Amino acid sequence: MTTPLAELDAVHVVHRARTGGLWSRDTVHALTAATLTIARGETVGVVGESGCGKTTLAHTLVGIQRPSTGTVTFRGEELWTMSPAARREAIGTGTGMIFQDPATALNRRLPVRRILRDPLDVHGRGGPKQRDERVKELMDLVGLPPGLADGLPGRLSGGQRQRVAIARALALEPDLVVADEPTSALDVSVRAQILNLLLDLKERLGLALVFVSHDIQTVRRMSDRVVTMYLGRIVEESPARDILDRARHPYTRALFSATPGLLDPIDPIPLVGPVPSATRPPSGCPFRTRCWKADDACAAAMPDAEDAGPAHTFRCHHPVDEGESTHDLVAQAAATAPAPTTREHP
Ligand SMILES: Nc1ncnc2c1ncn2[C@@H]1O[C@H](COP(=O)(O)OP(=O)(O)OP(=O)(O)O)[C@@H](O)[C@H]1O
Repeated sequence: MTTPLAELDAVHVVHRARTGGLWSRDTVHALTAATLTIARGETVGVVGESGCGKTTLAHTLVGIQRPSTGTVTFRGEELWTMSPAARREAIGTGTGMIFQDPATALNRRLPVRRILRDPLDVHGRGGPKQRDERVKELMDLVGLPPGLADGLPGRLSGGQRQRVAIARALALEPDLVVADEPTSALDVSVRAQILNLLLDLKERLGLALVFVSHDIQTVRRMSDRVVTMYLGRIVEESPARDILDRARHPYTRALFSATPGLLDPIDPIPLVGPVPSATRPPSGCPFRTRCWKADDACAAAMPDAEDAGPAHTFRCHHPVDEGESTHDLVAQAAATAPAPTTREHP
């Protein structure tokens, strides 16, 4: 078996957060028992409701977030047992991060040329001439005209700024790029261009891409594999092509049923009540408080991961049957949902 490019093994991330009074602190379970591998060259989409831990997962993969427990491995080496200098080198040269808002992610006082040279300077890549050449190459790679090299980010359009951010992420030829909501701060008119650019670069450079987004249609279109998260847990991993009608976790099916334009269900699968707080996740399966299939077994223990075919695993005591239609699930959930006034959609 080939070594995965990146790997999380039983990773927990908890934060201590202020919850009310000056001295009152609570534990936030941002990521719980996350186990995931990323292969070279694949695109993995991460979906789930706001606050479910998508960004924490992404940041943990690229070493921005240190796990509270569990291991993070990159190119076969464990990140958090390396020396800080070795880790900086591994992360700095092996991974690239693209953030949501290029307006805040780029240093506004530096011209594009300096922004793109910075990683080359920090990691001592080539001599001055080679670094200048690389800056030109990078601008060309992301479709920025050379004339913008001396421009400040504030003078660029949102789309051009995100191209600069992408070029910076690629400066040291990483193997893994993580894009966290890379288009949500951009005008709708340029979103498709940036997504197509990312896909094109991924193909040309053989990158692995982890793509975090609320835009489920886009995740499905861009990804080879989709990871569904709920309240800090990975509840399903599925090939993107199967996600609509062959996902086995009730939450994945509910999430996708609530996305306009993907399926044509009568209605989204109705879920009861709000997402519980990450400071007090329910016992057992975290989705059980909203799931129409939940019973005592779901409260007793988090299910183990079960295989459902190639690249497909889920964690559920009462999975959706293979081939069960979303229409059937809508009817099932509607029949068991107790109080119509409190129904919410994911
Ligand atoms: N530094 C922090 N201190 C305290 N709590 C945090 C911190 N960072 C994240 N959290 C909490 O951890 C949980 C997961 O957050 P995260 O940002 O990873 O979720 P997300 O799925 O990316 O959310 P969104 O889609 O809204 O960006 C949330 O409950 C969030 O409030």
